[in-house]
Amino acid sequence: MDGKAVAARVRAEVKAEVDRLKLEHGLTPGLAVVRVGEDPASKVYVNGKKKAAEEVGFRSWELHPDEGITQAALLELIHQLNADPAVHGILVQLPLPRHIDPDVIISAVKPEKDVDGFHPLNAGNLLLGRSTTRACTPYGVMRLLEEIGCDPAGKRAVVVGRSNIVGKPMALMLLQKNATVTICHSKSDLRREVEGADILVVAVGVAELVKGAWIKPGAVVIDVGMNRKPDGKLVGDVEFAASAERASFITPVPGGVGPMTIAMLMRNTLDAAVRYGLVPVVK
Ligand SMILES: Nc1nc(=O)c2c([nH]1)NC[C@@H]1CN(c3ccc(C(=O)N[C@@H](CCC(=O)O)C(=O)O)cc3)C=[N+]21
Repeated sequence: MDGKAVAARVRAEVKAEVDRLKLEHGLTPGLAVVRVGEDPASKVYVNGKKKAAEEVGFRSWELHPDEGITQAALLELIHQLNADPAVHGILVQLPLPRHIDPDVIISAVKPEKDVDGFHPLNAGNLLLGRSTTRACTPYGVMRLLEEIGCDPAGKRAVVVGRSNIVGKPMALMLLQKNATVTICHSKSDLRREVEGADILVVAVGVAELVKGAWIKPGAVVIDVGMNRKPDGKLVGDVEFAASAERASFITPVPGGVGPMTIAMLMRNTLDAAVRYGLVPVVK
């Protein structure tokens, strides 16, 4: 499954809508990315987001306070972005330095501008099955499933990993599409659960944790993992070659879910601009 190609298509769709928004409404969506300190991986990801934002025609800002910024000062920065009418989307790149509580920061972002879908209000709305801003990575996975014509209804979907940013929202989105969903974690009998999966999503962060021999023949395998090997090579959470022999579809790392995450961030920012940026003029 070529995540890069699908991501390019999503960005092209967003760009077409941005062009129309500018022409018909004079509105340019704006995305502010906050990157605290000098984490090298964060720098790579944020650059990818900035590049995509430019490509689709957004205004974008990168704010990078240094590692030592206090939680109070970071909150103040977020309040400023919340109040800025040119900013429709705010993303605070994780992880944050240890002296800052990410829950406090995520909760401070105005839910309407939370294009990560991490704010408790947006996460709660997903739980309740209401329309909401969806976390970019699982949202991108749902788009990939659509692209290959995979309808989760009635299928056994197994999600490995229960993080708030991938595993839990992933399970909820699959449930909403009527899959029978199992969530696995460190106490699960992983092989047994994986062997039953028609749709398998793995988001743990352990290189090649899931073995090719466990994959059900014909399964759709989505690998959210990104692990840097000592030799510098990037590998997923799934043994790729051996799994590819059994799966009907499988996402590579890199070039699978990663580019989709960024593309769905563009989608979420556009949607935020349309919903809250197009303020009708009351006469
Ligand atoms: N508030 C917040 N929102 C995020 O969405 C967020 C975050 N914090 N913190 C870190 C993770 C990670 N993440 C990635 C996005 C794209 C790729 C990506 O495009 N990866 C390329 C490879 C890039 C490389 O070569 O290193 C690929 O898979 O093909 C990877 C990882 C977003 N995250």
